[in-house]
Amino acid sequence: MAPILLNCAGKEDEDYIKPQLHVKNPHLDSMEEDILYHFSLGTKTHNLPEMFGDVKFVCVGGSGNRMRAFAKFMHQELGLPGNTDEITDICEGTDRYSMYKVGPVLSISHGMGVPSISIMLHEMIKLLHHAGCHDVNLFRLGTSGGVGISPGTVVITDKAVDCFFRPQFEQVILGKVIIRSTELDADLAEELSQYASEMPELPTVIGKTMCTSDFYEGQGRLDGALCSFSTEEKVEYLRKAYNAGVRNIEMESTVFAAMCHMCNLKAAVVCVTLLNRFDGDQISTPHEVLTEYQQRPQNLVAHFIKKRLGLIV
Ligand SMILES: O=P(O)(O)O[C@H]1O[C@H](CO)[C@@H](O)[C@H]1O
Ligand SMILES: O=c1cc[nH]c(=O)[nH]1
Repeated sequence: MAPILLNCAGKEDEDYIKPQLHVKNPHLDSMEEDILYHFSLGTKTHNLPEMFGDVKFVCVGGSGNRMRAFAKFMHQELGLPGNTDEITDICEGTDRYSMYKVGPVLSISHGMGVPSISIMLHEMIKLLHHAGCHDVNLFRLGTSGGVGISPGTVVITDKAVDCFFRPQFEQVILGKVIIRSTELDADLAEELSQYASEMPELPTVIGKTMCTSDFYEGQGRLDGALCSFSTEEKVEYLRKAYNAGVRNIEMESTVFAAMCHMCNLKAAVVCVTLLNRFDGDQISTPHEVLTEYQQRPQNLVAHFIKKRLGLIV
């Protein structure tokens, strides 16, 4: 027998049988209007089902320019009609985030760090809910610092861990610390890894990704405005991280994994490494090389999307 799914108020609801996405907020049902303030969208001002109802893939990354480039790239990869110059920012009414839609792909920027991505995720998940989307896969396409691996390697995250290497995300709510699991979809990671093995130009590993709340001291860098530890202490911490299975460090994966997991969304984190942190802290790689590195997670996820859409076998 098919499982009976309940809506966010705990009631049985036919419409909830189809979508796997569950917002976990009983208050939403009684709101007359929902304003997605940071997207400059709303349930009364926009027809969200018409605008977004066909979305199947949501790709997010830190920078607006990267996510615009990804939207243009996907437009070409999917062979969609029209000129890529016509792809405009859906959130142009605000400069907080950028959002582009090409066919079933939504490409959104999230800024840097947990607070910035978490605001975006709240509004993006509600957007998918209001639009009645189902069977959606989410990807974070990011950059990161490598731990013991060569620059340019793509890391597919099997577990997002905090700076104590724990697979959890701590959220303070009403003065209490709430711990959420950072489980990611194992099948999605496995499928990505399978496709990566078909792309020899794409060095890829599966490993743990450590999420920190800071780029400098939080990631054990010696080159910030503040630093209270020695080179040896830095290396010891990175070695501990490596031994715990950490292969890269970035700043959003735990909350991304936790929120997607809570809302029953299948999600993956795919980040390229810009440097090997055992070799240094400064990102001195030439701009063109960095641009090519940033394209690597996009190539892998584009390949995944085309496979899923049956555009390649
Ligand atoms: O390249 P993005 O997606 O921004 O991700 C990484 O780069 C930023 C730091 O430079 C952090 O946001 C980190 O998570
Ligand atoms: O070292 C790095 C590089 C990119 N992003 C990070 O968070 N850390």
